[in-house]
Amino acid sequence: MTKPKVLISDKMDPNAARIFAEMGCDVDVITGKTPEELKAIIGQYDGLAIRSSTKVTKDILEAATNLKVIGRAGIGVDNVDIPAASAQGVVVMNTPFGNSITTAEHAIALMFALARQLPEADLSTQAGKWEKNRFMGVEVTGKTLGLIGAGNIGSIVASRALGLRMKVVAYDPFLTPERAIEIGVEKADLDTLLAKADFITLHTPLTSETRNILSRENLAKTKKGVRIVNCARGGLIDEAALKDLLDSGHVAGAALDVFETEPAKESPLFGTPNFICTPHLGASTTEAQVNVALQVAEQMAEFLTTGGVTNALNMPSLSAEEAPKLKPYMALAEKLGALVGQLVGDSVKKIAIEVEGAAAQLNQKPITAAVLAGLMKQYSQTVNMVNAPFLAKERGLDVREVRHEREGEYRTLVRVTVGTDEGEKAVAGTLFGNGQPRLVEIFDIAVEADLDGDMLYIVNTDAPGFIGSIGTLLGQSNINIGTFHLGRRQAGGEAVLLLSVDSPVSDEVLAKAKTLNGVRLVKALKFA
Ligand SMILES: NC(=O)c1ccc[n+]([C@@H]2O[C@H](COP(=O)([O-])OP(=O)(O)OC[C@H]3O[C@@H](n4cnc5c(N)ncnc54)[C@H](O)[C@@H]3O)[C@@H](O)[C@H]2O)c1
Ligand SMILES: O=C(O)[C@H](O)COP(=O)(O)O
Repeated sequence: MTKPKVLISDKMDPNAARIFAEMGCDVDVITGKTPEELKAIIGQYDGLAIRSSTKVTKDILEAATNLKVIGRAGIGVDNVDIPAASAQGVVVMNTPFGNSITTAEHAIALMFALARQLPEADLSTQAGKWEKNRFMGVEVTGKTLGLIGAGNIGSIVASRALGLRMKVVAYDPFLTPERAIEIGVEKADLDTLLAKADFITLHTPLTSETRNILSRENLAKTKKGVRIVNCARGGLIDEAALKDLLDSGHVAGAALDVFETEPAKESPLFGTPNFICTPHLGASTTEAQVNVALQVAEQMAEFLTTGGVTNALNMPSLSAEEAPKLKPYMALAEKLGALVGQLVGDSVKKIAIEVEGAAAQLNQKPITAAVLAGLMKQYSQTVNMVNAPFLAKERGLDVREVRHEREGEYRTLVRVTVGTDEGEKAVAGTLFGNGQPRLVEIFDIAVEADLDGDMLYIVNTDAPGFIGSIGTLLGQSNINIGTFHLGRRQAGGEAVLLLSVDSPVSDEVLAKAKTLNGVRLVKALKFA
């Protein structure tokens, strides 16, 4: 088997390359490429490991014809076009905790740097000025810290601030009152926080809701003398308004690790008194970089070699333990999806995926995604388990998942029911022996068959001689029958014949089959 190929395109701790190699991937480390240069090489790779420098745009993704996974060694994924990646079936994963402590510590460091004007004092002292009277700081003890965003990093900042004997108020619409008590903060609305805080630190992602959260208007609502730290994302603060308020003295200090445009080689804020900045160093400690490098490489290599999914932003998680158990179910589910897709075409309006018995003990999301992928493969070349749920949603397909813990006739069963203009139709399958997928029911008729390769599906009226006549037709057409599966509603009623054949059945032979006595429907099927 050829090894998956991974590109590390941003500066990353060498442990990442080591782990990729140890876990069976070929890895190239090529950093500093322009978008055009990246586009030229990305087509060779199954995995792309990045930090924040590489911008994975729609344009890059279009050239990434083999790409299966993008791994962000860090938290923020605003440099990845996730909708485009999802539409293309590429998993996007990050390492949500590996650099949180480090970033929280950077926020605290910047808060102290502001409180005691450390950078200016350092510059002046090293310039031989000894300006002891110029620098007068403030204590943080007893002061109020206003946290905007109280997720992973925000709550670590809160714990450190509480240790420094600060009071902490937090604005985060998703912070529950219980969690606020647990992390020792007072939950507040934004205006209250702005009015109360002596220091403000920001810890939200950049979204349409958080963009410009410290707008000119909101900055004006802050307490005079406030000091502001942003270690989250550029774009959260109106930089021009911040400059004006620093100049007027309303804001006593501001520290930015992140800028609206990065790299920030110039800014009106540069040179402003009481303004300090760092070049997006929030995550830059040895510890954090080792953490995120190890984690991203493990997650990506696991996905590429076993199918295990951890910390994906566009796909349900699937542990390395679950992956091998789910693999045969996903194969079964994809075949059932492909069967209904081929039999009912694109008239499917809704679909129910039921799992029964042993299948009900498993994570159902990947089974559902596999059914949808099988179904939609009939009309999309690029569909896979990652993008199938998105495409289904886009098409307005109503997807329902049902779980029956009890065992029915089979120890384990997956049933797929589609709602079409002609009513509901269901197919079901089980796993036999060593996890072999097996069809057991087709449109209410019990038929056992392996769904593999080229097949022929025939609905006819049960009558003597039919099997002979179809056998003769295929024989005369030089088509060898591999397996033969029969089912019927009742003797003399509707019957189903599923044949596996060693070569595709031409339209001409299909047309002839349709003319055989008692035939109601003939369809050629193909399975992976
Ligand atoms: N400077 C750096 O180097 C660096 C390093 C790591 C992370 N970050 C950034 O820090 C930010 C926070 O990371 P995290 O790990 O704590 O993320 P997180 O997802 O754990 O927390 C984000 C919090 O923001 C809250 N939030 C969302 N919308 C909000 C809104 N409109 N108003 C107020 N709160 C809102 C969420 O409820 C959540 O609690 C991210 O943007 C991340 O990219 C920067
Ligand atoms: O979101 C993050 O993890 C940080 O912004 C870190 O970015 P970096 O990996 O480019 O330092």
